[in-house]
Formats: sequence, C-alpha cells, structure tokens
Amino acid sequence: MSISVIGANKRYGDFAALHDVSIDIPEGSLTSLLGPSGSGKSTLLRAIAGLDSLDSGTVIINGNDVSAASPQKRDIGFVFQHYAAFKHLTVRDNIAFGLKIRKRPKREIDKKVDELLDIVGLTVFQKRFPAQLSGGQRQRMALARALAVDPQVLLLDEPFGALDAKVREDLRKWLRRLHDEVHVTTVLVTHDQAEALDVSDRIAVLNQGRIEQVGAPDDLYDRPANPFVASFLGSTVRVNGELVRPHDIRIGRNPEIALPGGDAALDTGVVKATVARVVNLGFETRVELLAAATGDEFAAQITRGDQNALHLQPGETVYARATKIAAFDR
Ligand SMILES: Nc1ncnc2c1ncn2[C@@H]1O[C@H](COP(=O)(O)OP(=O)(O)OP(=O)(O)O)[C@@H](O)[C@H]1O
Repeated sequence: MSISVIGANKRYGDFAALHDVSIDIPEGSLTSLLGPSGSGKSTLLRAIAGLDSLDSGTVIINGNDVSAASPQKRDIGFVFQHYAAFKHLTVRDNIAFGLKIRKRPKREIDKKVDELLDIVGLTVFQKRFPAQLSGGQRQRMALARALAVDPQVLLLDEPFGALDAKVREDLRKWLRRLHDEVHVTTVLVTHDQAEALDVSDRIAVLNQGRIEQVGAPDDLYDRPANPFVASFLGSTVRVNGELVRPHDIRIGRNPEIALPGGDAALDTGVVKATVARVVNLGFETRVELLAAATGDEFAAQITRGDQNALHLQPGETVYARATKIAAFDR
C-alpha cells in the first residue's frame, strides 16, 4: 500500500519537529528516513503510525485519509530499536501472539508461524525464550511478530540501532532479502547513511524538521540537491571553495591535470598544494593536503595503484583538481 504525507507540521512548544513535510512512499518500496539526531525522523514515522498526532497535515494510506484513525485501524506493523518481547513466551509463541488474539484457527496459526520462522531463520530456536537469543535474533523475532498479522505497512524505527556493526550489516542484508520476498511497503528510520544506501529503494533525507531531498540512493549520492545532502551521504571536502568528494580529486606533479570524462562546468580548477600525510587504507590511499594559496586542509582519496605510480611523499608540492563538484551552495 502506498503512503502519502501532505503538509505535516508538528511543534513541541516553540520547536518545529516537522515543518511542512510532504512525502510519497510508493507501494512495495523500502524507503528510509535518513537524517541526524533530532531531525524529525521518528516524529514522522510515529505520525504515519498514528502513535503521535500532527498539528496539521494529512496521512493517506492506500488512498484513505487515516489522519484521525487510531494506530490499530491503520494496519501497521511496528518494530522499535528496543523491542519489548514477551519474556515468558517462547519465540514461537511471541510470533504467534497477534494471530492468537485475533482468534485465528490453530492450523492457520501453525502454518503461518512455521513460514515466518523459516523466513527469519529462527526455526531451530523456536522453543527458546527471548532471553536465550542474541540481540540480532531478537530483532528478527520482532520482525516476524510484526509481519505475522500481514500488515499493509511495516514501520521500523532504528530496528538494528542497538547492535554492533557486523550484526547490523548482516541484518540489513537480511532485511533487504526479506523485503524482496514479502514486498510489504516498508519505512525504515536510520541515522546511518551506509545502512540507508545499502537497503533502500528510496531515501528521504531529513534535516531540522524538513525534507531536503527524496530519491534513489544513487541519485542522492551522485546528484545531491545541496551541500547538506552531499555531506550527509558521504565524505566531502572543499577545493577552491567548492564542495567535492575526496575520490573525485586527481593529483599530479605538474599543473596539467587531465579531466578523464569530467565536465568542465563542474571542475574546480587546479590547486597547488603540499602533501601533509599519506595514509594507506587498503585498496585506497588518503592523501592529506594543504592548499598553498589559502592554507586550507583537504584530503584526496586515490587508488593504491595511483599511489604506487605517483609515490607521493609528505612535504612535496603537487597539484590537485576535482573533476566533479558534488553540490553547489545555495
Ligand atoms: N515529546 C516531545 N517533547 C518535546 N520535544 C520532542 C518530543 N519528541 C521529540 N521532540 C523533539 O523533536 C525533535 C525531533 O525528534 P525525533 O525523535 O523525531 O528526531 P529523530 O530524527 O528521530 O532523532 P534520533 O535519531 O535522535 O531519534 C527533537 O529535537 C526532539 O527533541
């Protein structure tokens, strides 16, 4: 089911947590709400769920205006960062809970729970209690429980937020596969740009209660609408005052630096600089530079192969040129 939010405003006292936010979330998509802490992601998600009311604005789910409807009437599955499982129920009974209170026939419940245990990879743990699961397994149980009642919409608020980096990465791959299987319209709140780029069909970038840009991950990374989006979706530095990505900077020993496939309109021009430090990052090498004219520090990211050819050393003078400006200042 598609979701539309139109003209959403929410204030807490003088503070605008949402400022005239409008967004369309296509049916079957996995859309991330991405932004720094306090940007209004959870407020927007909770408004879609009906857990918080808006001061003004409309929430439409599947063509129906649900702005005044209770959360129960919105047919939504919700998973939070700290999932409150029923401690005294087994994994299997936790997943079956929503179906039991809806008084579904036992055979239907058993079949559905078997399917979900398989999808979330917890079949062998079904007789365990939540306390006997790892954090990642518990979040998978939470997702299975939310999915059990066939919600039209799945809302996930930092569902992997409390887990360590490796488990988060595994779970987001798993979430992507799960979404490819079940296709339920999903909205994921995250402050982690790698997570958003990895799992989403679409990303909405929020900042101070406003949506800065909505688009496919590649659009946002390659064609950010403004410096905020550019910097939030990847690292950026300034060359000649222009915002660029470190991997778009070319370095050479003479000022004639070619622009391989570059667009002259997006070129920063050549900057004379001193190499301050060379850091080997595995496949890539970070070259920390000091602009001769301004003293500005900036870092370029070149491949290990390029560094093997150039042998850049601290203290030497080089020329740097970014072949693409990431975003223009407003
Ligand atoms: N009940 C409340 N009373 C007062 N202010 C609130 C309340 N709930 C949220 N806020 C404020 O509204 C702003 C947006 O909060 P929200 O939880 O939506 O941000 P977020 O982007 O989800 O942040 P985080 O990533 O830290 O969870 C914050 O500045 C927060 O302090």
